[in-house]
Amino acid sequence: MTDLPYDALLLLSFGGPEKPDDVIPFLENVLRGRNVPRERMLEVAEHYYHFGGKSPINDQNRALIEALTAELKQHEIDLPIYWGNRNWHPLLTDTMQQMHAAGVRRALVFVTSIFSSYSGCRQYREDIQKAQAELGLESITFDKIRTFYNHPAFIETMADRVRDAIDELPAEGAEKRKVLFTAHSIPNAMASNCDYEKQLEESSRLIAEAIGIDQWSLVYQSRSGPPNQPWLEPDVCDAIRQLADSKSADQIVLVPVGFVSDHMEVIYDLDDEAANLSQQLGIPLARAKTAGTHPTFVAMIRQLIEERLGLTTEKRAIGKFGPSHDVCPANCCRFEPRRPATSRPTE
Ligand SMILES: C=CC1=C(C)c2cc3[nH]c(cc4nc(cc5[nH]c(cc1n2)c(C)c5CCC(=O)O)C(CCC(=O)O)=C4C)c(C)c3C=C
Ligand SMILES: [Fe+2]
Ligand SMILES: [Fe+2]
Repeated sequence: MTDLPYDALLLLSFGGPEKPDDVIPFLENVLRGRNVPRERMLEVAEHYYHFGGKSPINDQNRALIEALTAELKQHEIDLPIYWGNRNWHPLLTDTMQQMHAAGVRRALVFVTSIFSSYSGCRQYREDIQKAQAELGLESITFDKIRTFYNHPAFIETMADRVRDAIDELPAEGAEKRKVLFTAHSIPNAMASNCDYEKQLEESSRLIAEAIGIDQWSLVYQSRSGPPNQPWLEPDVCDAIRQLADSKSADQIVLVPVGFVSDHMEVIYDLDDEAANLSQQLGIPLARAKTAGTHPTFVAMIRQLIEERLGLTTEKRAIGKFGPSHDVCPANCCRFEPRRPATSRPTE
């Protein structure tokens, strides 16, 4: 295919350690300039050591690229895929240099964050601008693909994942089954400047509607801030305790709607901590998989690419809000934390 408005796709992700020696430098990259106590960083480091110091996220991104390469080929879309991360190798700056060397002029960017927040939207755009400035590559165009929290193929993917999780649970207790949709907690001060909660509520509602359930709620996980700083609540473990105390659930389904793949925050915080708690409390629990490489999800990414290539005029979205913007407005996902008078920025 010729004359496409873009000549490459960049998969932009978070990154994760590949071996034990990577863990602390990786976490220092994640938390640079953020108001997170050192003890919390060391606690999270233990989660990674527990799994041999290797995060599953890099292999999951490799699998997604493989699946998407096949999907694009099948649809005769000739777009090479590059992969760069914010916090660990392959780092965005190195990938950008490769793209430059290969003659890339206009790249589409698929970010592995579903919901709009500073960390999941604006910070990735800043990462691109910083890398471009550092390398003197401002002449290359990088255009981020729109947010897809209400894309019907994302909702269908997650509904399928939830059905599979429900199938793991016994029939007994199904009348009092509670579905908890979970997402990364963020500081309230960050949440107040973006549509993170609104989009999460809408995705959860649409997934629940697709599978015909009404006993669900949205909870948060993986909080990292100091205790005196308000972050989004309720925490998933507090929600499970509350369900046990009030005897209002005979079984629980956890749905990590906020994450694209089953990375460390999912396999530790949910499959280890939350699952152990639920077992102690005597409530059967199943955890739905994330979208990962579900064929419907991979097809959705291809459809989002087709939109931006001008191969379709259809912009699919369901629910109360239309398709998200292609180009973020100036104020999109701003986060300017209050700064202590005498020190460098925190949070
Ligand atoms: C101020 C906000 C955040 C802090 C502090 C924070 C710390 C932190 N996060 C991870 C690991 C991951 N975070 C991921 C995504 C993510 N993180 C935040 C916010 C903070 N994280 C947001 C809003 C998001 C977006 C949601 C999402 O994209 O999933 C991810 C997943 C990234 C992906 O590409 O899938 C990971 C992994 C650590 C280890 C950490 C510090 C202790
Ligand atoms: Fe995070
Ligand atoms: Fe945004």
